[in-house]
Amino acid sequence: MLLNVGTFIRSATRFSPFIITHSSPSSFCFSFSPKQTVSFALQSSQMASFTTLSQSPPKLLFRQLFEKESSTYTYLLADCSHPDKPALLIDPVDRTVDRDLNLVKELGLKLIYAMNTHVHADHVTGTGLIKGKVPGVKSVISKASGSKADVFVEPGDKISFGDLFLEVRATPGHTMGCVTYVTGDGPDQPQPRMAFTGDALLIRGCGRTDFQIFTLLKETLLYPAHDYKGFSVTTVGEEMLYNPRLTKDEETFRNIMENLNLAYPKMIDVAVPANMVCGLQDLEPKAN
Ligand SMILES: N[C@@H](CCC(=O)N[C@@H](CSS)C(=O)NCC(=O)O)C(=O)O
Repeated sequence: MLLNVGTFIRSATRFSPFIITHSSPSSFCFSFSPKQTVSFALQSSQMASFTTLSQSPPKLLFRQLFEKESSTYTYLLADCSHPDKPALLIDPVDRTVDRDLNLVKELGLKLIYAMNTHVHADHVTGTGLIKGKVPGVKSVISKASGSKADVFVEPGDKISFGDLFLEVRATPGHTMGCVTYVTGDGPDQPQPRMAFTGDALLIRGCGRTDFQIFTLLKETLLYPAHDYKGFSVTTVGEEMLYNPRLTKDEETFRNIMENLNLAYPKMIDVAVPANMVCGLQDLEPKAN
């Protein structure tokens, strides 16, 4: 499928090495120090948690959420050891905004960012709706996307939530403005690192990516924006071995990508214009 939209690159041509990384799907509040003993506990919210027996408190709360119509993953991350429990959502979908915001409320989190990895073609982003429902939330997208948002990020930028942060890495190929958000590198940050790849890298597939992702450590955990086969998470090492596209030489890769013959995404004509304004058109008053 060649997406005939200005923001979409028509074929994969970049083979520069790239980057990424992290944890288990649908997991909870946990610390990442490798020497800590981990046990399970039930908190008052009835949320199963990882708690550690060491001095360090749990840090990251992580949830992987699914929207079945577009097979999209939305990710919720929060610093649950910070008094405010600041949180962010990556790639929210308009249809599941109420579900996601209810979860945020139930977990006692304070949502501060609603972020997109890129201008999606298969669903309308939830960021505009979220901004209308939760005052103070800022929408985030890459400057290179050309889309509207409150915060425009560029490669190398850091997005902080409490004592945790995400790094922004350029991963163009599916669209010009695709970025991957990678959890921080440091002693108090999750280990292994977690990378939210959008459509750049899918599990055993890709959305026309460059290859920077493979410069990340092999144990890096990769979380895509979509999965169509029931997978939830992978690693750099796993994809280096088993990805049927990314294990090929450049010529073979080009040939595969140019002959995918994917169908025209059902929602592209609605989704792209909406997502170029971060879904905000939903909030504008309708003419009588
Ligand atoms: N049928 C779906 C779109 C499926 C699709 O084309 N997915 C994209 C990512 S979302 S634009 C893609 O690049 N897939 C690569 C692959 O190998 O599947 C719809 O109509 O929405």
